[in-house]
Amino acid sequence: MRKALALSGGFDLADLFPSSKILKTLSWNKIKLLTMRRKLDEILDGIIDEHKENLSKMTNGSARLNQAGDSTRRGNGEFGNEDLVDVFLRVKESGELEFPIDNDNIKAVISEMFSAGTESSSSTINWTMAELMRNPRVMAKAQAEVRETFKGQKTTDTQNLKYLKLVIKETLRLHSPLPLIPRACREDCKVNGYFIPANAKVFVNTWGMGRDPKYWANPESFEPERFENNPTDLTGNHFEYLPFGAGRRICPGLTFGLTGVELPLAQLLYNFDWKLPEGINPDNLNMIENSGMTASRKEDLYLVATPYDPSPE
Ligand code: HEM
Repeated sequence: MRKALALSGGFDLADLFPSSKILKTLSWNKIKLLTMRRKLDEILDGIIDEHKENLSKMTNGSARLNQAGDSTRRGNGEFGNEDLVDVFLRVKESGELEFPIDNDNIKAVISEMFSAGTESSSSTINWTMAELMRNPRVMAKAQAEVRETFKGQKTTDTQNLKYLKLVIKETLRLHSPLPLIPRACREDCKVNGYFIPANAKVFVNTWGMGRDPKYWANPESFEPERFENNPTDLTGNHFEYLPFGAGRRICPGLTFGLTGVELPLAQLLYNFDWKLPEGINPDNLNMIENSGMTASRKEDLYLVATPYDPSPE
């Protein structure tokens, strides 16, 4: 998936001259993408086959159609219930949809969930940890909040971690995982005097917008407090800040994605104290992004973790 993401966001001469058939035929990127797709197809076919096989083994294959409340294992889900692929297979077999689906549709959804949902969340966690290491004041404040909120409780509720939420918002301003959001124009239009023909591919530069001094004071500095008492939210209503996109194609995994970032971060901050490895200062920590569709860290982040013992407090 990582290789596929790097390739799909890469530069290709054929994209600059879309009418040239020769460039399209010679495109090295296309060959690499097709090879990657074949590999991905094999993995996805494997996932579907495995599900089908498991389902047919489960109590004569019909139990999964039972209503909720049935105590027998009904699917491949963690608690014996159906998972996403089971649901798709059931819907496909029952033919209950107005537009029937086939294995290709199922594979497209699984691959979309993986490609859109994994790197974006892990990259946000990585960048947040890197920013916290460069900003000890923010780290101390976020850590104090998490430790105070979770003190003595076996909770995973991140609802009250108000400061951590601001920290994540600030990370997404500077390190939006999808730095260029693609769109295509449905009709000819003019923007700021530029003529944009129908079907032209345009990119919304969320990376640039997040650092534009026209909209942000001290844009390069990491200040979660800027989002305090500030109406700018994550749902695409403020066009200077679009980490989850906007409009009808806005990220459908927004709530899930945020939880998937908040909870691991809260646990990392609660359970460990963090240091940079010997010889690395906050000022020379490499903050360069990868090229490709997602702006994850170019270099892996290495940190020294010391387990935190809450008992003496
Ligand atoms: C921090 C986490 C995440 C960030 C920052 C993020 C960001 C984005 C962005 C910027 C887009 C493009 C939106 C647009 O075109 O307007 C997008 C699309 C999408 N995201 Fe996320 N995402 C995250 C997590 C997730 C998760 C966890 C899932 C699902 C498990 C997910 C599923 C999707 C899907 C399916 C699309 C494509 C929607 C479409 O094309 O209509 N995302 N995401």
